[in-house]
Amino acid sequence: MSNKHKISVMISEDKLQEKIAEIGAKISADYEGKEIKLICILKGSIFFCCELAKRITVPVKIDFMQTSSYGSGTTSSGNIVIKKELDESIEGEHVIVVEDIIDSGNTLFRLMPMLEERNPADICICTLLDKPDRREVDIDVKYNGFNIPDEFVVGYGLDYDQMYRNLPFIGVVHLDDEN
Ligand SMILES: O=P(O)(O)OC[C@H]1O[C@H](OP(=O)(O)OP(=O)(O)O)[C@H](O)[C@@H]1O
Ligand SMILES: Nc1nc2[nH]cnc2c(=O)[nH]1
Repeated sequence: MSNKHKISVMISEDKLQEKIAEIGAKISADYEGKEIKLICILKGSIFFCCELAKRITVPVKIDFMQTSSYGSGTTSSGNIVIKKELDESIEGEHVIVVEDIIDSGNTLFRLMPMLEERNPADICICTLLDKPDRREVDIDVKYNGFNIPDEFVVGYGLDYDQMYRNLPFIGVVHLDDEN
């Protein structure tokens, strides 16, 4: 494959598949006898959410939400705006918020209370990647695929300037080596 930047593999496609199957099995066991609703936080979570949903054996509904942070700088500020609202109510539902990555934690720190106000039966967070070294606020993560170091990653939904979301692995972009 020829990419604009040099990209090295951090987590292979096989390792991702294996981990997602593991999380899917855990969720299926934890929610046995229940129906769950996955909330996919666009755009980055789309690949993880689709793959995860296929690995869950209890009944699953999927809804989508998109948020963006505003403020300056490269990390999300404390404030978020909802760019796309859920289509349906989550009242009384067993909700799992699906993220591709948690970095500062600001997005979920703001979003979770907004969702909790809508009275789900219960609600938790499932993320594919976590960068604990970058955390600015406390986030209670129930399902986490991988803790990763503080490096900018792409692939499996994650972008650099909207590119590379389609890579089937998690990679590190080497911005100094443009070719
Ligand atoms: O923990 P935080 O520092 O708040 O960062 C995490 C958020 O940033 C990413 O989304 P992004 O805003 O890049 O949007 P995208 O998924 O559409 O690329 C990611 O999907 C999380 O939603
Ligand atoms: N693409 C991408 N988005 C992020 N948002 C927060 N951290 C990251 C990261 O490492 N890569």
